[in-house]
Amino acid sequence: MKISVVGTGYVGLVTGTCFAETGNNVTCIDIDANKVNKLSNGQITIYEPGLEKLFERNLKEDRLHFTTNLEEGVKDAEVIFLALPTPPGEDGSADLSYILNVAEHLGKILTSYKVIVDKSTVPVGTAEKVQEVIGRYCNCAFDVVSNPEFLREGVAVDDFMKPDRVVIGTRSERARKVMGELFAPFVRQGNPILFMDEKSAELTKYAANSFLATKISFMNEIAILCEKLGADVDMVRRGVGSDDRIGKRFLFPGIGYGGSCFPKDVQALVKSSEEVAYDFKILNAVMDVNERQKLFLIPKINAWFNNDLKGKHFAMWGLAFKPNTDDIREAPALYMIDALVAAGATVTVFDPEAMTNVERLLGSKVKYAQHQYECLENADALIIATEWSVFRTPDFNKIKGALKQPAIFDGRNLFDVSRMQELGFHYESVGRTAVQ
Ligand SMILES: NC(=O)c1ccc[n+]([C@@H]2O[C@H](COP(=O)([O-])OP(=O)(O)OC[C@H]3O[C@@H](n4cnc5c(N)ncnc54)[C@H](O)[C@@H]3O)[C@@H](O)[C@H]2O)c1
Ligand SMILES: O=c1ccn([C@@H]2O[C@H](COP(=O)(O)OP(=O)(O)O[C@H]3O[C@H](CO)[C@@H](O)[C@H](O)[C@H]3O)[C@@H](O)[C@H]2O)c(=O)[nH]1
Repeated sequence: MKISVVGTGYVGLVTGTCFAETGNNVTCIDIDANKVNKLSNGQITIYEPGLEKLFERNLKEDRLHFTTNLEEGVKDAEVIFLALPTPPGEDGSADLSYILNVAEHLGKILTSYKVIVDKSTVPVGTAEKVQEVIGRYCNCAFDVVSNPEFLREGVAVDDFMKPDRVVIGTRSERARKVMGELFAPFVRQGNPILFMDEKSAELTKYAANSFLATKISFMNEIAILCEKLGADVDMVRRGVGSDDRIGKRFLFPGIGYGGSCFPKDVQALVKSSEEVAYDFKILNAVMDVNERQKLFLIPKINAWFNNDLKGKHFAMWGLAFKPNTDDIREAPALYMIDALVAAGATVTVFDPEAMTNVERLLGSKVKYAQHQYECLENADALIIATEWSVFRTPDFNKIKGALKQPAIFDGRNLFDVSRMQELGFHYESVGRTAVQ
């Protein structure tokens, strides 16, 4: 099939590459000429495990193309995916301007039947709006379908190639047939394609993200209670997660959820609820808990340094909002850096993949280390913000030797508490007993 993907970011590039990998001819369109240039020349623009190999193969086999020209890019396509940003607007609701501007442009240039697919995360009623905007300018037949994306960064290729389910919102038989055919290679193992109406598909995406965020905030509150009552959140997590009805995943406490999705999508669902005069109480609490959780380690650090961080120097391991990505959008590490610097401390940071993005954002606000151990030099303590595998089994002697005093504040519960005690560290984590 001939496919176009408008917006070549994390979702668009993965979507385009994976559709090319299943034999389709794909054109990706982006307004960022620099990005399109790099991609056309074989240079991948995001760090996503497994993507580069597929990208290179499909580029070489001429199934993957890049352009900045929308008209040229969609001319021959049967299906046009919109993988455009839907950032929070000023009031927290999803900003649909990227989607609606492209819809208007499409309306002016379409000359034959196309299936236009909202892959971006968009509020209920957006497919209807896109339909209306395109229809205002276009005389030919077209269908607008909602096909929310559930991939996670860091495992995006696997998630796209083997999705738990594919959700397709359309009431058009013609579009349903096209979409069913396109997604058939991805559901061979019996994972379902769930056809539904557009609004239900749109709400499914927000409900899924909000539920997962709720699980995390819930466990973060249990972690606080564990510390107050002397229980161990690792044990409680295992005990709770072994119940099939609850499940083991997304129960890891830490320094809050970040990224480009959970924070904005929970907020957008609360806003959508307000628009229909509904106060979504649980989600308001989920957001409050997460706001607090991002700075969970700060009071502990303050207490350890007698409430005086002026002149103190910290090493920070991990900046990306989660491991295996270079994405730093809404990363809890950034909130911690702000708090430490505001209290008069200095910070040297290290992340295996996110350094370029952080340097672009923070400039000289922090110092940058080339290596995880170099980062520790002259630091009063080590703070861990992201659970990259390389941080899981470090050389503790090296850490001890480099830090001014052996203190670790771990926002992702990487190490065994009793082992840290044996090694003589002051070690504080989330929902477990601190050791001196
Ligand atoms: N990142 C994820 O893990 C993820 C997963 C599922 C769903 N989503 C949703 O998918 C959507 C896209 O997210 P993303 O993370 O890929 O965003 P992104 O910012 O990485 O990519 C968006 C791309 O769109 C381009 N763009 C902006 N305006 C354009 C225009 N007029 N024409 C062509 N290109 C244009 C930008 O240059 C950018 O490359 C959002 O709605 C997001 O909520 C994201
Ligand atoms: O038990 C857990 C699991 C995750 N997190 C945090 O939650 C955030 C989000 O993690 P994750 O969901 O793995 O990453 P995303 O790439 O943001 O993916 C989410 O957001 C995407 C965009 O909508 C959806 O497509 C995915 O299904 C959904 O998992 C990160 O900060 C994690 O550190 C925890 O604190 N505890």
